[in-house]
Amino acid sequence: MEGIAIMTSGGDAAGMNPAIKCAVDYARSKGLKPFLVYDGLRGLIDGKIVEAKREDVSGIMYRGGTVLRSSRSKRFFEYKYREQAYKHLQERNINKLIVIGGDGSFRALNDLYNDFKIPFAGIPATIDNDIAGTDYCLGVDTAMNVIREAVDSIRDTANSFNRGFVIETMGRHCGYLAMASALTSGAEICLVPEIEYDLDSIQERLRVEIEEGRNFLIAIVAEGCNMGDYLTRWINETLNMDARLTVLGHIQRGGSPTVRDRLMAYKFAVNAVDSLLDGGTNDIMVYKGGSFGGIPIHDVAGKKPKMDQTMLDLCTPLSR
Ligand SMILES: Nc1ncnc2c1ncn2[C@@H]1O[C@H](COP(=O)(O)OP(=O)(O)O)[C@@H](O)[C@H]1O
Ligand SMILES: O=P(O)(O)OC[C@H]1O[C@](O)(COP(=O)(O)O)[C@@H](O)[C@@H]1O
Repeated sequence: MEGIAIMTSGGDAAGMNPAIKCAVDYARSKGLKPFLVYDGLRGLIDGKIVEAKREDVSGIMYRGGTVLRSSRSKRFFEYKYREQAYKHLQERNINKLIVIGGDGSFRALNDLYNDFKIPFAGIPATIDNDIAGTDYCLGVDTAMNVIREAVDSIRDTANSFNRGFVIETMGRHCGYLAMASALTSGAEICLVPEIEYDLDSIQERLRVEIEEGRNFLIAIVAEGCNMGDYLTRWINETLNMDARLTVLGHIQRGGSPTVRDRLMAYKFAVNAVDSLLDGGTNDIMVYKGGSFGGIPIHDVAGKKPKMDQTMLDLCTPLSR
């Protein structure tokens, strides 16, 4: 029976476990023999690859992170280690791979494909939502709900205590989480790498509001702007409002996947298995304009994701 291996790689994200479970169950229903790679690329090199048993993937649907664990691996950049990974796959008659991860992981598997012609399908999973060609990456909805809950709680204190709160979200160089959270939590300020901000005009806008009685404010900043500390001091000194900074950090990556992430995981996983069965060699699964499909890795790797223009337009006034 032909083997297919499923692995997670790069930063963990909610929705990885449902994707693993669905990929295993669906691959088996299609006559493939599913294997699990533990510890991401590191495990692929070190041969931590075992045939999937039913109990390995039962009861994992509600869990955040990845039961297969993940890693970032410098060794995988070297041919000799990719060759080692290839040998482990060959020994087990595995000639298809599904990788659940981000742009870096897709490129890594594409290197393996170029070297040894092991076809793979990529499932986008990163809370950053920064993968080109897809409107959605697994983990985003769960992260946004974690942020929503945190901002709602912080707003209680801000409101009760006449304070300004700066909340820094993750996202590496991408402002998606910050923008979507600012819009859905009614923040007064939003700073992201994609929008040029103007502190003077923010000052003027909020000065009027403060004169009219505003006694608290919420600012959401993307980590990619590196503005958390500065903006907090700025609110203290320029707006004369006591201010605090909350860096949400890794709580955004964890938590039980939301219903949306579970459903999206199922759709991505089914598409990934089907893509490989249809002869796909190095395609990335995407969700675009409401439909699922696969696109060549060359349209994804190293490409800049396109931001939703409506979201940019709605957030621009919060940066001025
Ligand atoms: N340009 C690249 N070419 C080949 N392999 C890469 C490349 N970038 C990253 N990788 C491999 O993929 C791993 C995961 O990438 P990383 O960017 O950390 O996570 P993600 O998959 O979430 O983008 C890295 O540790 C590295 O081994
Ligand atoms: O966990 P680490 O290594 O500190 O990395 C933090 C980074 O990982 C992320 O949480 C997720 O990024 P990836 O999914 O691309 O790995 C970023 O938002 C953040 O900048």
